[in-house]
Amino acid sequence: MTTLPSLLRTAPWVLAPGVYDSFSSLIAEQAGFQALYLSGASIAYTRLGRSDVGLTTYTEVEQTLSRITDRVALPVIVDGDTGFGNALNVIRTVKGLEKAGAAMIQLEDQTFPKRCGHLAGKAVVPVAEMCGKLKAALDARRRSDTLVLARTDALAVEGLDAALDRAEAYLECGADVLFIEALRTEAQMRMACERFAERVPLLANMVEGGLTPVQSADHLARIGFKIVIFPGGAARAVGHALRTYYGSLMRHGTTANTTDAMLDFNQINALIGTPELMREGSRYE
Ligand SMILES: C[C@](O)(C(=O)O)[C@H](CC(=O)O)C(=O)O
Repeated sequence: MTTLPSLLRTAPWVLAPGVYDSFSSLIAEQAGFQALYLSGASIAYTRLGRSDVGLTTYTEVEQTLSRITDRVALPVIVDGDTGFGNALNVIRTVKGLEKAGAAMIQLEDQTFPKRCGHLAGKAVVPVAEMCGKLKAALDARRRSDTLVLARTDALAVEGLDAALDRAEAYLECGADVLFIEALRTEAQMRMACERFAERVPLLANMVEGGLTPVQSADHLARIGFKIVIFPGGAARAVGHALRTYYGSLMRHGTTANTTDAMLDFNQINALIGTPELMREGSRYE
């Protein structure tokens, strides 16, 4: 497996699709992606049937990650939200997520409980408090190749200049990657890249229907972003597919006319590795 630091050194950009369980991660791996983004929003949508407003717990994220890293070998960027509390919570979060196989842990400067960066009504903690949390995160890592991603949500609360200054402060604390959330225009995206791209990898967050214009990974890389995530897209695509599937089954009482849009029994077994599992079992019979 290529580690995230070596991918960041060698790849022109890293495109990481959002995943929320082992199944979505296996499908993304088989599609050819080199890294995954475990999205807090997608965990909330799919596991809780709830909004991304800080209801998901550390334990739910850690368990989801453990199941993913049990099945795929790709580096996983993990959404650690606010670290689920203060610096002490951050230490537990970073240690636990690293042990569960995180390649990079994302921490943001919202107050707890947080909310999706593209929802109104956010609040941020003071810069000094976030710096304390980032330092705690950096000290808590056991592996030298585990990265810490600092996200600021300040743009919506304090404006672009303040958000960029916060990012600067987080970089000074030692953050490995920066994420300036909910940039609203391409001009703002370019300003962020002009200030940071030569010094640190920057992450672009593509939320379909969100506040940032959605652009392709190669375009974003030309602007200066190094990592591009589409965090909630898989959950939205699955939602659309399930709505069509359930609607059709309800109407027709059969799946006969939806089979073209489904994996059949053998296809799903191939996807999840049933033949390999059976072979493994037979070694002990
Ligand atoms: C990146 C994000 O934190 C996530 O949970 O995946 C969300 C994405 C989303 O709501 O689709 C975000 O706050 O941007």
